[in-house]
Amino acid sequence: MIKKIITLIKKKNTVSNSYSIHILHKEADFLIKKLFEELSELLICFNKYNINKGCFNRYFLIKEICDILYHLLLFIVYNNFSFLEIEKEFLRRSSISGAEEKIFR
Ligand SMILES: N=c1c2ncn([C@@H]3O[C@H](COP(=O)(O)OP(=O)(O)OP(=O)(O)O)[C@@H](O)[C@H]3O)c2ncn1[C@@H]1O[C@H](COP(=O)(O)O)[C@@H](O)[C@H]1O
Repeated sequence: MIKKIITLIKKKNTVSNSYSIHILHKEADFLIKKLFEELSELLICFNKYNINKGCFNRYFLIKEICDILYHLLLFIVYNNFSFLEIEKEFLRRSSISGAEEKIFR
């Protein structure tokens, strides 16, 4: 699905009524600021629907998570990375534990 959304975003052009195009035409650092904004929304949502407060609503959180992932995908497209490059890095990491990988950073 992630690969599919990247392809969908890449196919969009200026004539389409596209939110992705609208965002991709902003300043270079706009997407990073947008990601901070989306992360803050997740934090607010998490605090509001915190399981300990007894009103945990998984769906609200899922929607916030999707907003973050979507804007991260826009960042990937904006910077001309391919899905394959990201996948390759994850594949490399999958062969070693995170703790082990941390030593080599
Ligand atoms: N998955 C998404 C997706 N998730 C979130 N969003 C957009 O991101 C917005 C969420 O951001 P905010 O919470 O900041 O909402 P906002 O305050 O209205 O946004 P701003 O005006 O502040 O930028 C939503 O209102 C959607 O417009 C998405 N827009 C598009 N996609 C995917 O991208 C494809 C292409 O979409 P378009 O580029 O719009 O054609 C779609 O078919 C979907 O698959």
